[in-house]
Amino acid sequence: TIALQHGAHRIGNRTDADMARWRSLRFGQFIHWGVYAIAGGEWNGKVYNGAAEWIRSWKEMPHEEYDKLYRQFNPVNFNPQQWASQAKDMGAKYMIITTKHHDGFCLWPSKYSKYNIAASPWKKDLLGPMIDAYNKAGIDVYLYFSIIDWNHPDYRPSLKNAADSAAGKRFQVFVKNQLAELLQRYPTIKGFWFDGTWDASWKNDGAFTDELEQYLQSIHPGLVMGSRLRADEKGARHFDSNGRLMGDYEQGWERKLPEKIEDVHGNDWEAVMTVPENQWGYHAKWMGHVKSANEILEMLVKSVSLNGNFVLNFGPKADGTFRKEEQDLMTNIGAWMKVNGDAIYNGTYAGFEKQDWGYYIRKTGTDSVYMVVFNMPVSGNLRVKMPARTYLTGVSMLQNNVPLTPELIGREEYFLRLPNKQSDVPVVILLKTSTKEGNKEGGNFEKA
Ligand SMILES: COc1ccc([C@@H]2N[C@@H](C)[C@@H](O)[C@H]2O)cc1
Repeated sequence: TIALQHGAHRIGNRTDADMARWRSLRFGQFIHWGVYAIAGGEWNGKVYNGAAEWIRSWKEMPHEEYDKLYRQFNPVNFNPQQWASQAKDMGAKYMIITTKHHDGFCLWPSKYSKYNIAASPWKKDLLGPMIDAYNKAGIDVYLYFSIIDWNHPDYRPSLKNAADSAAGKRFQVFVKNQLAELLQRYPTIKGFWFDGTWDASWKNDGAFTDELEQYLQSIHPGLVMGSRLRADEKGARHFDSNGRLMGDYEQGWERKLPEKIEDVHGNDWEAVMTVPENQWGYHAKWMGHVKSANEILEMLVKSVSLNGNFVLNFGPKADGTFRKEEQDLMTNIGAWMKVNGDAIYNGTYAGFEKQDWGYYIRKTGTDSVYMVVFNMPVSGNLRVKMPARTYLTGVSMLQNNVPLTPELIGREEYFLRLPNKQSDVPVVILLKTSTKEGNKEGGNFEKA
C-alpha cells in the first residue's frame, strides 16, 4: 500500500450508534428546491433538455437573467408540516434538503453570502421550519451542500496562478464558515450530503478536505458524511489511492444501482434516484420515462437487499407545492410501505442465493428473512434454496400472517406457492430460519 496522510483513516464500516441509525433508516426523501424552480426548465418559451437545476449553464439562459430570479422567489404555499406529513406517509425515515445547490443560492439567511433567502420576497429562513417539521414527524434531516458555487466571486474550477490560489484559499474559508453556520443554526441535523466536488481546485487539495471533515466532526461528533467530500493527497476521490473508501458510506450511486453484493465491496452505500430520467429540480415538462411506484419499490427493495440505503428525489415547485405525479407516488409507495415496511427498515443482505422472483432481505440481527416477490413465475413455484447451515422453520405471508407449506424439492431446497398468483404490487413472504436443524413450526415441509 501507498503511504497516505489524507486517505481513509478507518478500515471497514463505522460501528457507532449514529451510523447504525443511518443504516436502519434505509429509505430517504431527497428534496431539490431553489430559485431554479422558478424557471422550471424553461426560458423565453424554450424548453431546456438538461437537468432543471442546471439551467443557468444553458446557452439560452443569460447568467444575469438567472441571477435575478431570486427576486421572484416567494413560496407562498410552502407548508413544512404538510411536506413532513406526506414524507412520513410515504415511509421515508430521513430527508436530504438542498441548502445550497451549484448556483450558490442559500435557503437560509447566511451571514457569509448575500445571495440568500433574506434577499428574496419570502425573506424568512426556509430550512429551520422544514427541519423542525420533519424532526417532529420522526424523520431525520441531512443537509445537501454544493461545494461548487457559481455565485461566489472566489470560486475557481482550477487554480492556474497565484491569484487563483489566493481566491481558492478565501473560498475554502467561506465553505468552512457556511458549514459551521449550518451546524450552529441546525444542531439536530444528522449529516451532510456533499456534491460538486469534482473540480480540480477541490480534489487537488486532499489535505483540506480531510481537515474539513475532521473539523465538522469536532463541532458535531457522529455526523454521517458520504464519500463525495474527500480526496486524498493524490486527487483520488471516493476511494483513496489504496482503494479504501473515504467517508462513511459510498456515495457514488446516483441514478444507478449495484447489481450484486460484490459490487458494494462490503461498504455501506446509498443510492439517490430521480423520478424522471434525469431531473432533480422542478422541470415543468418531464421528458422520457417517468418511474411508477412499483419500479421505485423494486429499486428500494433491491438496494436494501444489497445492504444499502435508497433515496427518492422530489423537486417542489417555486410556490412550495409538489406536482401531482410526485404526490401520487408518495401516496402509492406509502400504501405499500404501511403494510410491508417491516421488510425494509433495519433490512440487510440476507446471504441467500438470488432467485428470479425477486429479493431476500434479512432483518438485521434476526432469523427473519423476507422474500419480496416482483416476478411471479408462470409455474407458480417460488424456489427457495437455503444457505449452508441455515434451516427453514416457518413460512407466512407478511400482510396477513397466513402460513404457507413449502414443498421440499431437494436438500434444504423448497418450492413455495402463493395463495393467489395475481398481485399488482410486490408480495412479501416472511421466512423464519434457524442455524439449528429440526425445529420446524407446524408445517410438515416434506414432499407433497
Ligand atoms: C453529470 O454531472 C452532474 C453534476 C451534478 C449533478 C448533481 N448531483 C445530483 C444529486 C443533483 O444535485 C445534480 O444537479 C448531477 C450530474
